[in-house]
Amino acid sequence: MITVRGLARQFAVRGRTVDAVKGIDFDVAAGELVGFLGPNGAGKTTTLRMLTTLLRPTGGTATVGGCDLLTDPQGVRRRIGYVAQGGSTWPESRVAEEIELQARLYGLSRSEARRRGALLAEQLDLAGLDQRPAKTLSGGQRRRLDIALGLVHEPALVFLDEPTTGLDPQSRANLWDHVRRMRAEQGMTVFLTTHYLDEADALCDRILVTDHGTIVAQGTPDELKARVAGDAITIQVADRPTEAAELAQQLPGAHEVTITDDTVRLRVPHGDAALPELLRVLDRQDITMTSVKVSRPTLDDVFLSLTGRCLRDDDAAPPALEATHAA
Ligand SMILES: Nc1ncnc2c1ncn2[C@@H]1O[C@H](COP(=O)(O)OP(=O)(O)OP(=O)(O)O)[C@@H](O)[C@H]1O
Repeated sequence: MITVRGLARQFAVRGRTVDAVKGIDFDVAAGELVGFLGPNGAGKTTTLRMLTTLLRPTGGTATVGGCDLLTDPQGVRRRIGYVAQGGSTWPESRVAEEIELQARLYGLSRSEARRRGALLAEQLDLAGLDQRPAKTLSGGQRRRLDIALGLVHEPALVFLDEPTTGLDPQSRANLWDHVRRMRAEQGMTVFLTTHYLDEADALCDRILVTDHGTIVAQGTPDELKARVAGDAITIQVADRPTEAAELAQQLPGAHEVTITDDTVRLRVPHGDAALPELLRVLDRQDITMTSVKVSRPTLDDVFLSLTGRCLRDDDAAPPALEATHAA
């Protein structure tokens, strides 16, 4: 459904060249729900704007819905739906009016536009709001209206740019349900950008992890998590964290041992099996532990291990044990 080869986009900013997207390659099969996951400024929106014909690439090629992006942009536009980050509703216009107008713009007859409007309103939980001006809708309702507008012409492929940014957790989960159900019922291909790991994990069949304009990894959420070797053990100690970290480092297979204040983190192949041994050695040295946690790898860990940074806030990783010693 989507084939991307060497796609690139540069911007000239005050005599400087910004490489927003640096020659990326990927494919999306029909019916897949694929997440494009990366931190702010990674190049997600630029990629989406290129794939939806709103921005001309400065390099590479792509086919979208079977049409060549560069030679047949009209064909691409006819086959896709695009829900932009900020949405596109007029604040004063009413919900039903807005959906029907969009349907008419795509060439549907008046009666067909009404039928599609009613169906989408029902599918996206907007029924009963049809006479409300868009400006009076809640954030979640407005996002669902944006999605209705993107789907009014029944595209086989829909692009969603950060569909749940700015929504509260309940509205986000509710929107995920809608996207899942519509995908299941209509067999649409969905390509969405997000910087929420839980969103990518909960929703996507496959994830492309992007950073600084390149794709740094791709796979199913489980495949990506399997790339992080081992479980994480996090312990807090009452005193002597450096000594505790040195003892932890000696456990079989222990790696990525870090210290932050009174907290020691490490990875081991099997957390549950390694924990009793760790407790024993700490106890032998009279180091008091105040809390302990064993966790399976998350997508957060995947991003951290791929890029050395946290996804959400661009934080630097905590210093490694060796670095702490060298300081
Ligand atoms: N029109 C533009 N002119 C100059 N630089 C731009 C332009 N659009 C994007 N950029 C730069 O390209 C890089 C990628 O931006 P982009 O908006 O694609 O990132 P993003 O991953 O979508 O971020 P966000 O999650 O914040 O939406 C950034 O460094 C950005 O400043």
